[in-house]
Amino acid sequence: MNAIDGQLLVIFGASGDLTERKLIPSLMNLFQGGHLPESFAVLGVSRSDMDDEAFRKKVVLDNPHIPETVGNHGHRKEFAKLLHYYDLGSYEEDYAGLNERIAELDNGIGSPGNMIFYLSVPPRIYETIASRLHDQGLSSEESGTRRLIVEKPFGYDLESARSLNKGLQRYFQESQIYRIDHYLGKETVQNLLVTRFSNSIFEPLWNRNYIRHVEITNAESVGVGKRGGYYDSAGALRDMFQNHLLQIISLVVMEPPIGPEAEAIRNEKVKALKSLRIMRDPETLYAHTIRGQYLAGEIDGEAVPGYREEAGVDPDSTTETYAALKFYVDNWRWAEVPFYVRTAKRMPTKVTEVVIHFKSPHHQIFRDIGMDSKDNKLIIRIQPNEGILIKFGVKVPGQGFQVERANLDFYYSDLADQNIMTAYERLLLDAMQGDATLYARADEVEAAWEFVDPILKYWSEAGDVVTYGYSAGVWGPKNADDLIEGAYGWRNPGAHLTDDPGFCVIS
Ligand SMILES: NC(=O)C1=CN([C@@H]2O[C@H](COP(=O)(O)OP(=O)(O)OC[C@H]3O[C@@H](n4cnc5c(N)ncnc54)[C@H](OP(=O)(O)O)[C@@H]3O)[C@@H](O)[C@H]2O)C=CC1
Ligand SMILES: O=C1O[C@H](COP(=O)(O)O)[C@@H](O)[C@H](O)[C@H]1O
Repeated sequence: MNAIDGQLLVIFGASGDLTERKLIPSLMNLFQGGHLPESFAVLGVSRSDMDDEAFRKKVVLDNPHIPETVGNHGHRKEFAKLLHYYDLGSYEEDYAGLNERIAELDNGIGSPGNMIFYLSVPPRIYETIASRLHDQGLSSEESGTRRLIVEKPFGYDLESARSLNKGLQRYFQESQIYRIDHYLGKETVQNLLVTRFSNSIFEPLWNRNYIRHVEITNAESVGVGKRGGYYDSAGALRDMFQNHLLQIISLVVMEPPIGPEAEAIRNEKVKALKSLRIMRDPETLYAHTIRGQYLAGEIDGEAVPGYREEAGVDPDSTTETYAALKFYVDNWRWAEVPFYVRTAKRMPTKVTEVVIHFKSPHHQIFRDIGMDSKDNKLIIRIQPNEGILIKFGVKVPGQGFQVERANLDFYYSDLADQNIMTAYERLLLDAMQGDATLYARADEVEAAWEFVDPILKYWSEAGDVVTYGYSAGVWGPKNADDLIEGAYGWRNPGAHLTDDPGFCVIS
């Protein structure tokens, strides 16, 4: 890895959950691994009344999200010294005072000038902060690099995403804007590119001639936790599908880029997103989209509350915590191959995987003796137990031709160097290096919203896609089983939903 130039990282929303749970622990890990630049400082900014010491205590020394195993006390104290805090009266005020503090810190670090502004605040103040930074000359790259990292959600719908893009681009160049999607920082998501484009055995089969359907599952066993207020106005489609899942889908669908550069990859991803068949007619929207909401239930033997009982959630809410879609990709490679994608909270377990289901052999030579071939599957496990599994048929030893399914597998944990960086570590490091490959470009985000927008509109306006209740701890509403036609069904990762006693219509 190239040495990274000195950096000042300014985090807006420093008193918040994301800073404490993800950003600072990731920086601590990078520090521990010797990955941070030699000249480095963090300035936390928010409206909470804290000084440097209180901030260091909150996010490093007393932070329960930094595992005991990371750094001894001395190490933590050393890292904490890199952190500073600025108490902003309001995000709307002019930033002259903040600018002075930034200049002071920037001069104090070895190679001054390079700054990253991380917006870890509610989205409605992204543009205000960008404009105030611009007013202070802090978006100008005359004396160093200036990058703006923007958290999700990026917009609430297509219109607001477009308007946010325009708003930010008024103050920062597109090349300075880094829209974070932490799934892109996951090693296994990036591995989709390598699996497809650095092997000659997969790509020739990666098309409609050999693939029957593609199935993607993103399941979480957690509920909405402390984010009920945000989630209730978002729902699963906005929270997970519009960003993380469409990013995964674009990597599965895309054509080979001409090289590994950010723009080459992003160009292909945009083309892929634009080739998704947008669902517009009510019949398709009705038949190909399913919404669910978790009810009280049990996960790992523990009773958990229903969604409507969570803090910050409207007790009559019909917001979906489960979404399943069927759709097509209108291009040469994927014509008429169905894609089935589901995402949900309060499932029996946490798992994200892509399953490529191959077609049966054209001619079944063992059928006459009552033995169908087993269909091949390629399973890309994004988390947990990251790895790749190929399912193929083998002959059962003995007389005749009995076929059994066998596995060829690879787990990341088998690699000698298992130290996989977390998504936020990887993304923070990339931003410091000016590598935007794993960040979403403006047109990518808009293309994703173009696909999602008509579904959200139909759900909110037509009223005939009801929200089904499913008990926490089952695999979603049972009618989702019928989305995948024929005998296939969802790849069954465990106990199934057919017997869910809670299944009901919520709205
Ligand atoms: N937490 C998470 O797991 C994830 C968060 N995100 C995104 O990251 C960003 C930060 O999230 P998170 O840390 O959870 O949010 P928090 O609600 O914890 O708030 C973050 C910061 O924003 C400031 N803030 C909160 N409410 C307001 C308000 N009404 N007006 C102005 N400032 C406010 C607070 O600072 P103060 O009031 O002290 O100024 C706080 O430091 C959001 O955009 C969120 O969508 C994305 C993915 C996951
Ligand atoms: O962005 C989000 O992602 C998390 C899931 O992330 P993972 O890395 O644990 O898979 C999700 O819980 C949250 O609702 C969503 O906002």
